[in-house]
Amino acid sequence: MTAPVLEARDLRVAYGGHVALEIPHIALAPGELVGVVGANGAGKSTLVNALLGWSRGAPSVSGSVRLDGEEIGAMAPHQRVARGLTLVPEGGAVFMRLTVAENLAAARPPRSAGRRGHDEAEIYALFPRLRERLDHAASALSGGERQMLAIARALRLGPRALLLDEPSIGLAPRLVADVLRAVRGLVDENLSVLLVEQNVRAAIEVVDRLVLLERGRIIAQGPVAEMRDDPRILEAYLGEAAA
Ligand SMILES: Nc1ncnc2c1ncn2[C@@H]1O[C@H](COP(=O)(O)OP(=O)(O)OP(=O)(O)O)[C@@H](O)[C@H]1O
Repeated sequence: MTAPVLEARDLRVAYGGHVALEIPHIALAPGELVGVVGANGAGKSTLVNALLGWSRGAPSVSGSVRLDGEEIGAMAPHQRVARGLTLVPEGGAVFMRLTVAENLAAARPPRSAGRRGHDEAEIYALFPRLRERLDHAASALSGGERQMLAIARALRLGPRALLLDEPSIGLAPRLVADVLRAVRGLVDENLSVLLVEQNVRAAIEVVDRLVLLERGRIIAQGPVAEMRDDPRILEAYLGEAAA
């Protein structure tokens, strides 16, 4: 088996007595797209945030996180980013007052040998809309365009593994498909992506593997072909319909 790009063991996040996340093992292989699904409050954001070493509030966090075999679990978020782990948080991370071009310029390509960030031509090939809106402030973009900009900024950093927290939130269905198809294209070029999605239906169309979280624990996981008819996944669909 190929060595994972990203691997976490005994990952635990607790807010006082409340354990928000307890995951014995999760791994991401090179060129793999893993979807993390689950209801509101299941711990999806807590998981990707903990992998990056970031958290809302002040929980106690423990566990091992390895990136390309190197232990990064005790590092600060910016050190993990410098090593090639990048998070696009829920709602995207862009500078609202800066233009698209300025936002892209502010994301500096990696300095380390062996990794290179997407250049402008590659970004515009992936998201042609961004080229048309280079001089627009990020605040004037649509939700979908802003999400594309956030992903483009992350790609400038030349990630080894990309964590995406609900990129489809608030987007029209056609845009959800556009964004997720672009993510799939990146994975097909060998990027490794952990995709948090509440939109199970859309996630199933693009991921290789699904991980189902409930109350901070993995209750099911496997290749998407095996998981798509799992009653627990169907239940997650229904939860989504009710949300
Ligand atoms: N700052 C905090 N203080 C206390 N509890 C928190 C804090 N942040 C998150 N939690 C708890 O951790 C659990 C997981 O929350 P998390 O945001 O990871 O869920 P999620 O699956 O991403 O949900 P959503 O789909 O609604 O974004 C929840 O029970 C939540 O109440």
